[in-house]
Amino acid sequence: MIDRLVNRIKKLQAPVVVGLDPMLSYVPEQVQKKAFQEYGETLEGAAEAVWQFNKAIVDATCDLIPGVKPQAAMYEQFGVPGMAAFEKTVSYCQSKGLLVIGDIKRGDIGSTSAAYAAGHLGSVQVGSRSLEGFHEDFATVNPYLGSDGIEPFLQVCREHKKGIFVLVKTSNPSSGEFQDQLVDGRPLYELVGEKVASWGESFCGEEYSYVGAVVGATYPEMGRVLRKIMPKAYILVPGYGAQGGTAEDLKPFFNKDGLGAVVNSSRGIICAWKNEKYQKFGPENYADASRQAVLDMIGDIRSIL
Ligand SMILES: O=c1ccn([C@@H]2O[C@H](COP(=O)(O)O)[C@@H](O)[C@H]2O)c(=O)[nH]1
Repeated sequence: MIDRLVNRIKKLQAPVVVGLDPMLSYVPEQVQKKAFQEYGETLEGAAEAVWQFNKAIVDATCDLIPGVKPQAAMYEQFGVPGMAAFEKTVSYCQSKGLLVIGDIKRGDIGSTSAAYAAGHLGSVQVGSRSLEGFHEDFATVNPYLGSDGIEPFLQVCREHKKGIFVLVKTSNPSSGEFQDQLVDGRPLYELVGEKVASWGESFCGEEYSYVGAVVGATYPEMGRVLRKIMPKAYILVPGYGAQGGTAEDLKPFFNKDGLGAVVNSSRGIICAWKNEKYQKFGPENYADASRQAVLDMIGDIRSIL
C-alpha cells in the first residue's frame, strides 16, 4: 500500500489527503433536509446526510488527490448508522481509486490490538469464511501501550499489505504535556520516532516503510528532527490550514525529492463552502468549493517543494 500511495503522490504531484471529517453542521441544509425527509431526524438521517455530503466531495476531488483520511470519531458520533456510513465511505473512495487512511488512533494490549487490526486492516474468520470489516488501506495507531500494542498491527500489515501511521508528535496545543517530556535527556517523541524507524526496518516497500508516522504541521522544528530520525517513514502531517499550519511550516517534513510526507486538511477542504474565500460557490455548490480548495492547497504545497 505504501508503494501505491507514493506512486499516486508522484503521478498527481499532490502530497495531499482530504480529511473526510463530517460534522452535521458542515453539511449544507439542502443535503440535511433531503436525508431527513427520507429517514427522519434520526441517527440514520444524520448518517445519510454525511454520506451524501462525502460522496459529492469525493466525486469532485478524486482526480486530484491520492487519498482521503476519514476520521472515525465523526462517524461514531452517529452510532451504528454512522459506522455504516464510515464503511460506505471507505468502499466508495476505494472504488474511485483513492487510498484510504482510517484515522482510528487505536492501540491497546496485544489481544485487543489484534482485534482492532483485524477489523480495520485485515479480516476475521467466520466459520469457513474470511471476512473484512472496515478494510481501510492504512490506519493511525496510538503507541502509548508500547510494542505489544503495535505488533498485531504489524502482523496484519504484513499479511494484508496494509500500512500504519503511528502517532509520534501530534498537532494539538497540549501535545507537549507528555510527548515533549524528557527521558534520559531526550524528548519522548524522539524515542517514539526511533521506535517507528525500528518497527519499519524489516518492512519496506520500494522506497518507504509500511510503518509511517503522524507529526503535526504545527511543530515544524520537531518535524525536521523526526524526518532525520525516521528516514524510511512516510509522515502523515495534520494541522495544515484550520489548525494554523502553513506551507512554509511543511518544508521540513519533506525530503529533497519532494517525497516523504503527505499533508491532511479536513475542515479547510470540506468546509470550504462556508469560507469567505469560496463564498461565490454558495451552499448548493459546496463540492465545487472543496475542489477549488484542494487545487489551492496543492498549489500552496507545490510552491515550497
Ligand atoms: O496530531 C494529529 C493527529 C490527527 N489529527 C486529525 O487530523 C484531522 C485534522 O483536521 P483539520 O480540520 O484539518 O484540522 C482531524 O481528523 C484530527 O483528528 C490532527 O489534527 N492532529
